[in-house]
Amino acid sequence: MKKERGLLIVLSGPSGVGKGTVRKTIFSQNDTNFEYSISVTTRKPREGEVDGVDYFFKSREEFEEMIKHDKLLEWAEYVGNYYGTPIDYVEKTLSEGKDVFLEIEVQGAIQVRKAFAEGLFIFLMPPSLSELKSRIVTRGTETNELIENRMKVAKEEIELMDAYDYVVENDHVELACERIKAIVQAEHCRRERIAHLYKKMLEVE
Ligand SMILES: Nc1nc2c(ncn2[C@@H]2O[C@H](COP(=O)(O)OP(=O)(O)O)[C@@H](O)[C@H]2O)c(=O)[nH]1
Ligand SMILES: Nc1ncnc2c1ncn2[C@@H]1O[C@H](COP(=O)(O)OP(=O)(O)O)[C@@H](O)[C@H]1O
Repeated sequence: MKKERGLLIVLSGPSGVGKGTVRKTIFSQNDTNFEYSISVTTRKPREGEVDGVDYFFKSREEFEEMIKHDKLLEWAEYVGNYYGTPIDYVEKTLSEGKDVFLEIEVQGAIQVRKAFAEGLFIFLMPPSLSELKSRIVTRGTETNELIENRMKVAKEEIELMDAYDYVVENDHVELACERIKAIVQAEHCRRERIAHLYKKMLEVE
């Protein structure tokens, strides 16, 4: 029998909202079957990051070759570095009936929406703009000038949240993770119900 395709779950949102933190927490909880799609990037590895675990670290030339040969489902240039999602892994894993989890910035999510309209798109929302700013400041990865720029971009990105299926507030990490897991579960039930009704309808004909 043909296996049902898995669900493509896309978590996105403005820089500093907590996408990476929420994603890492979900995967550390070990109570989902999501497969994390490891991205390709041209950014240098940070201390403790491992090639093939955190990212596939590539040169700009290698990344541009991947773009040229249609190896990426989406890609974006973010703060001077390329980031992208390898398409083969996503396709293969979905066709094995497994759910694939992407954690990507907003431009990439827009591209995935075009290619995978059937995906589940979740926008992670900060409790407020002042809290977003304080998270970016606390993270300590940006200069003052970049923080103001980030905030401007964040406001524009937040306006795009209507294009997502769900908006999840990241007030507390654990709560945000629970909300995301509940949304995925509900989406599976919805799809199973539709498939069941469809099958039943064909049997009656
Ligand atoms: N479009 C796109 N964005 C990605 C991808 N992988 C990671 N990102 C995003 O790139 C941004 C920078 O990631 P990173 O350099 O790890 O720094 P972070 O800001 O500490 O998470 C984050 O918003 C990630 O969600 C990808 O494959 N495609
Ligand atoms: N719910 C939360 N409450 C308070 N701080 C948070 C929360 N979620 C994330 N953070 C903090 O906010 C900062 C940005 O989080 P990060 O995961 O790097 O964001 P993103 O991946 O969206 O750029 C980090 O210092 C992180 O510890």
